[in-house]
Amino acid sequence: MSLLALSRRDWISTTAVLFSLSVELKQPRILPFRTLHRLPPVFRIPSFSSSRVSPPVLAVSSDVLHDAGATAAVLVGAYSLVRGFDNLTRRNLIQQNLSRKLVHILSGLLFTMSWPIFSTSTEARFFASIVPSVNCLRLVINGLSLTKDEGLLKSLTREGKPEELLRGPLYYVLILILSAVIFWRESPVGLISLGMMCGGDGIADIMGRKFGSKRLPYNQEKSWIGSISMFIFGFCVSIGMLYYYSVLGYLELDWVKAVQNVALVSLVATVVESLPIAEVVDDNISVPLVSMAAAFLTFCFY
Ligand SMILES: C/C(=C\COP(=O)(O)O)CCC[C@H](C)CCC[C@H](C)CCCC(C)C
Ligand SMILES: Nc1ccn([C@@H]2O[C@H](COP(=O)(O)OP(=O)(O)O)[C@@H](O)[C@H]2O)c(=O)n1
Repeated sequence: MSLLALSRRDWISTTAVLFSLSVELKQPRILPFRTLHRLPPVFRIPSFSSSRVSPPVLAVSSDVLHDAGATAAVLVGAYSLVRGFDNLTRRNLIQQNLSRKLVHILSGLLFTMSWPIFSTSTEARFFASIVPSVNCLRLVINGLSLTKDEGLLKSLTREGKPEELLRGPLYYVLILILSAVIFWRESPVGLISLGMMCGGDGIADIMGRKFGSKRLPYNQEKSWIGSISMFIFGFCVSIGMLYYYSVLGYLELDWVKAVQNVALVSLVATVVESLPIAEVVDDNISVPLVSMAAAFLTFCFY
């Protein structure tokens, strides 16, 4: 399939990601919540304290080694996750649709939770973004049918068509790259937007398909159960992610305000996901981008 064959929706979705990357990179870094750059000693690797060797050179090499090892470990985790669900689907232990949604929920959240294993260097986020970038390349190569990975098609597509990889899954990993590079561990914005895209949007599909008999009045493709599940699960996952990063010492939040802000972001993201705009923009773009905007406005200005 040639890139020219991509639909208007695909070009809109891809343009939205590139635009948001350009906008975010120009943003002044406003950090109204306290971000604590200290890292618990458990994550530090032994520093070289030899007087014979200049520490700055060794400090760089120890961070680079640390991040390279962390990148390799997370890459293995990503490959194992997709392979594992492929095996479950092949053995008919799990339906293909459910498999894809569980990969949708787990891969992004586990990726986000892996960020603390990277070093405290400024380059750590770029090392971490190698993982979704490698998966992005894998999706493009298979989506364009340059190679054929049956396991990837089985665990990541609805109908096993290669071009499906160039939509939802590709936008998904692009958002992972954007969140890791722009927001990283220092901001609740990326953590919440991934909580809504991975947790909220993922559970909406599972619950909506299974129990969604009562459809939304303005969108017959979506249901009340799906949207309510998205709001609740997206909220809980986002709060859980903020708690995880505050326990590890990366964030210090006013929890009363944080809960209010996350509830508002979850509501906004749920409403956007429920709109009949699937033909215009993929919800793996609309949900995280609107969550980023809402989280940025609530956490940075109120
Ligand atoms: C199926 C996926 C998205 C499709 O969404 P939708 O169209 O159903 O709304 C998820 C795609 C997953 C991706 C190919 C793998 C990403 C791996 C991740 C970057 C790293 C995970 C590491 C962790 C330690 C398991
Ligand atoms: N708010 C929602 C979201 C999805 N769903 C159900 O999940 C199915 C897939 O939702 P979707 O098109 O948003 O799936 P993805 O684009 O997230 O893969 C829908 O056709 C509905 O059956 C729902 O009932 N309510």
